[in-house]
Amino acid sequence: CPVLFSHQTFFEGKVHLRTRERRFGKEERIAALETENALLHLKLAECLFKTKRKSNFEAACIQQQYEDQKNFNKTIACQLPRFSRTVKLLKKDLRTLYLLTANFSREVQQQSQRCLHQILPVFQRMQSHNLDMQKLQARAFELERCFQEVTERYDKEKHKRKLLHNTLVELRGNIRVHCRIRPFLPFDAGDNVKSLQDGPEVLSQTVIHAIDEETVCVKYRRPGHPPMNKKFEFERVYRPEDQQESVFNEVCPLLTSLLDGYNVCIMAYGQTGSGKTHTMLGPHFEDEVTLDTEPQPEEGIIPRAMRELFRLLSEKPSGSHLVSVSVVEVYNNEIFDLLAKDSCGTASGIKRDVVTTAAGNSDVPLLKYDLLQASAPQLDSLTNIYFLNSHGPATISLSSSYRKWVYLKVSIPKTSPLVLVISVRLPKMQISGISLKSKEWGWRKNVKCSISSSDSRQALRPHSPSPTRRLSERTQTVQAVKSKLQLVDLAGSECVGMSGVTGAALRETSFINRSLSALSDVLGALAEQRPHIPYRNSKLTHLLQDSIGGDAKLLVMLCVSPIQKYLAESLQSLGFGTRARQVQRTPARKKILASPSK
Ligand SMILES: Nc1ncnc2c1ncn2[C@@H]1O[C@H](COP(=O)(O)OP(=O)(O)OP(=O)(O)O)[C@@H](O)[C@H]1O
Repeated sequence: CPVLFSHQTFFEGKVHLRTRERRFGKEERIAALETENALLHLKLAECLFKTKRKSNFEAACIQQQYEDQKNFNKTIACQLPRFSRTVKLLKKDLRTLYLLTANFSREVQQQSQRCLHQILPVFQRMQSHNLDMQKLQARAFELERCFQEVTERYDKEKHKRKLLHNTLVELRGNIRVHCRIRPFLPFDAGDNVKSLQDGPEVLSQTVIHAIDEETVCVKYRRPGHPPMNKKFEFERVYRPEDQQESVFNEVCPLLTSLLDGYNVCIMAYGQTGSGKTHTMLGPHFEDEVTLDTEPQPEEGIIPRAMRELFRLLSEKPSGSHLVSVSVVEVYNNEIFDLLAKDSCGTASGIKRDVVTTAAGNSDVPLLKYDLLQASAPQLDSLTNIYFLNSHGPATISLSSSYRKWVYLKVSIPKTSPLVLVISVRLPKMQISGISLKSKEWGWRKNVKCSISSSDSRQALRPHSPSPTRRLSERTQTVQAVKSKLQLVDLAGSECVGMSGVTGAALRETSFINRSLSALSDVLGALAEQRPHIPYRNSKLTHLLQDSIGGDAKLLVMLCVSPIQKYLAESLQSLGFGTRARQVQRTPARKKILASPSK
């Protein structure tokens, strides 16, 4: 058996090898496992550390909370008795409050019931008042309606009354006479000596009184006769205390007639010193006086009339009217143009003549007219008209603006009548497509015009060829309303014998008396409706012809002094006024009576 033995050895070697391999593998495995175990131990240690640290922190937190809670509990425990005491008190208060509230609500209920009992009747009363109020309101509406109706009826009646008034005025004639008694002035007391004739009467005694608005009473005594009362009736009588404004208010409607196309004349008649200039112009100013748009209390009829005229014209379309002025003096029965300048260019008053035109109107050829420019843009270019009355010391400066009337000095006495002629020209109708400018209008062909604007001068100059032709074309198509306002300050109406003047003054006074008596004759002829009216007996009446006859409106403003000293002159003036009042315009009356609408 050697083979067997070798086999056995071989196998044993193999087993031994295998065993050794397995032992090595086992050891390796053990080493790996141990390594892993060590690693796990490390991890475990780490986890344990972390866990411990965390639990420590949490424990600390819990401990802290615990401590806090303990402290809190301690505090609560300390405060608890106090709280419970407070709660007890609060409970007690609450009970009290509850009781109070209950009582209060009970009381409120009782009170409100009581109030309700009181309010209910008041409310019922209020309701009834409300009903009353509604009824009153309805009544007020009704009354308001009635008031409106009455107002409308009143306006209509007023209008009718105005028409009636105008009718009456027409019936009364176109001549009205007003009488103004001037106040007693300091200079009236100057001659306070006893009159030999009148015995105990003194010259400064007031003998003329206004009884009412239409009657003047003159108390006088003739030597050897008992005292007498003589009454004069006029359309209007002004008392000494009546102001300029109330005088103008009565005169003012004539301006409407002027714009309706009637010629108007306002003349002041009376003896020297009776207040003619005061009534027509105003008081005498030593210094220059500038009158504004507002009338001054002492302004007379002329400045007020100018202002009113331009106020009325301002209501019409601008440029639709032409207003011009001329100033004439009648001295020793001659006409003097006070606006015309002599060859040296100085204002002096140039002699003119008064003629009757083919149409039967009076005209003063070559009379200088100044255009009054009153529209707002023209106010800057004011043209002042200065004129000097060559036959008396009167000096008047007029501004051609309605805003400014400057009159410097009107020295007294004036020895001749002064006539301010204001001509107004208005279109009667507008022609469609043609705008009517004042400068496009025709003007009086036979009158030399002096107009401040060069355009207007060109347009109005009668002999300039082309505009005149154009103008005549216009005047054929446009019917213009042309009227004139003559404002006359007559000379003193005293009798020659009584005034005691001599020489040139006597001659002047006699001319004045003649012209005034010619005026009286004209009025007398008109009153008697004579076929021939002696206008041409005097230059004054000839000049005023258009404003005294026909349908022209004349207002005679009689000015009288109230005192005994001027009794004769005052009676003469009142007699003149009475004669003037008798003038009736029969054709006008017939026309009105025939008209069924009136
Ligand atoms: N109603 C009046 N109120 C106050 N003063 C008046 C009144 N009327 C006239 N006078 C004054 O009387 C004086 C004479 O008046 P005025 O010059 O107007 O008279 P006259 O009639 O115009 O006189 P003449 O004919 O000389 O011009 C003036 O000082 C004037 O101021």
